[in-house]
Amino acid sequence: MDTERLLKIALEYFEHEYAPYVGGASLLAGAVIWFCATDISRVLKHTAYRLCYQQESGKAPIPGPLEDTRIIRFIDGPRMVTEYRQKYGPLYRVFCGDIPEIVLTDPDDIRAYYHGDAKVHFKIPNIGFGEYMGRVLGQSVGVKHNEDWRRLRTHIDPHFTAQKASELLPIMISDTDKWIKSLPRLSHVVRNEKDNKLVIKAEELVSILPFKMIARRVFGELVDDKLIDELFHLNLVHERVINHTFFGKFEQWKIFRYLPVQANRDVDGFEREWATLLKRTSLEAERKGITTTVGELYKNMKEGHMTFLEFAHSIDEILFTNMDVTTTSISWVTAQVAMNPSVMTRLHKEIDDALSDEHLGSNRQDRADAYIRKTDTLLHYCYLESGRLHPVLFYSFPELTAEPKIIHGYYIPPKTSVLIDTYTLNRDAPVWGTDGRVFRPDRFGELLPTQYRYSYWRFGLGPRKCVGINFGDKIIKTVLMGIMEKYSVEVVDNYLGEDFTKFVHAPAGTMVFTPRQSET
Ligand code: HEM
Repeated sequence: MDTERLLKIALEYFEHEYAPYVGGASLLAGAVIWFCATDISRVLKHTAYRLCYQQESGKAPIPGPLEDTRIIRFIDGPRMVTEYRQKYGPLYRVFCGDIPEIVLTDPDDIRAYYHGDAKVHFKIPNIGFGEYMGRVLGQSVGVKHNEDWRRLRTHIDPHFTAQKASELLPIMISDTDKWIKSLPRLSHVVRNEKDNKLVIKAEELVSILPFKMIARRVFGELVDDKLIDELFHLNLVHERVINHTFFGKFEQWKIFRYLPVQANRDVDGFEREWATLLKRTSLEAERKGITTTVGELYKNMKEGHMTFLEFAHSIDEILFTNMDVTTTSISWVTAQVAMNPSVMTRLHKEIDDALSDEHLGSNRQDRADAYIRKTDTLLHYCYLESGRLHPVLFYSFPELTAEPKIIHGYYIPPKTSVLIDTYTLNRDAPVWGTDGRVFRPDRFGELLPTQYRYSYWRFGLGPRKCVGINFGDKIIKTVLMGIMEKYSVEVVDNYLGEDFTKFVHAPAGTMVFTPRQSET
């Protein structure tokens, strides 16, 4: 009998005897590998955790759910935070993948958490979101800590000061005016021919406008329609990349990068094009003798103050990643003012008065400029109140304690990952009173910032705050003023839901813009 025939018989025998078990065996092996990779590690960490994190008195472990909150913290936030808070109390433990994290909801606990060591809190590599996040933003300023973080902020901060934001304000106002004029013609806006009413989905209200404003800061005089188109095209790829980063199940593992899948093609393609664009614009700025943020940071990079990846990831974070944050903030505040007609009526009047107030300036542009800068206006309070009720994340991104702490009676060892449940804090902290869940902007006229320092999370708490803090408020107030100057807004059926398709949640509903009397 030749070998070939022997092999055939052997295979037939194997197939006959064992085939029924092969599928089952592979399934079993798969399940074991999966279990080993995820659940066993989680159970072990949970056990270790229970042994280490004892309550000072009574030795009870910090309670918390076993489910993985890595993805649900973005898509199921309101259910998650409400249920956990009710079940486990004001301080509890969750998992991000297999990383245990402590969640704080109480202002006193948050004060204790920042006390003493806030300046040296650490960040977990890739803020706990694994390898894919590392490839996209792993070297950005927001993911660094201690000396590296301070070094990057030293170079980046001077480009985003209050002074720089004020300098850009006139352009923000004229960009907004142009956008308002173009609204009836935009592809996502439906215009009713008869009465000029515009129908717009809340989640789609603005897209390119804030993007353009930040691009102006980053690329300065290099900004033209061509560059904006190019950046906007890149942003479409970036949106997919960010979705994989936060919502991808397998993208967190190292091995994923070797798979021939779209998520990898997206991140590699983005990285290549982004690097090319950054180099090209930096060199163009240098050649033309134009001072731009991108050109200056590129110089810092060449002088050895940062690596190319730190430079590229940080500008990505500033321009692309924070775009959704800013656009959803604009959608929320517009929708919330629309849901509260009495607030809108007062806001209309305040805007009309300000724009005709000669004390604020000799022309509309100067008056608008002065009005937007004021922080004791209903406009400002609406911006604060909307951010209070809808902070961009349900859980803040984690920071690790540097020193051992006792918080809420629990011993928290150094390097514990800690989150803030922003949703609960911003609504239920005692300082907000019994109407903490209601949109009432005037509360900010009654309270001093020191009174809500640890009860309001918007641009981050502690020393580590958003780089764009001076820009975010001006962009939001400028666009809200622009809309309310020209339109009255309603939300169809008074229905305002939440759209969880992005890592920051946007309002879901349909808004109707009616031109105000003077505009008809
Ligand atoms: C309304 C708009 C915005 C909101 C609500 C917002 C909110 C935040 C929050 C909560 C953080 C995290 C702070 C932390 O780690 O605890 C952050 C970080 C950051 N934001 Fe913003 N942001 C906004 C707009 C912007 C804009 C327009 C820019 C660009 C100039 C920007 C750039 C950054 C950067 C670079 C970081 C990382 C800072 C660091 O960790 O050192 N943000 N932002």
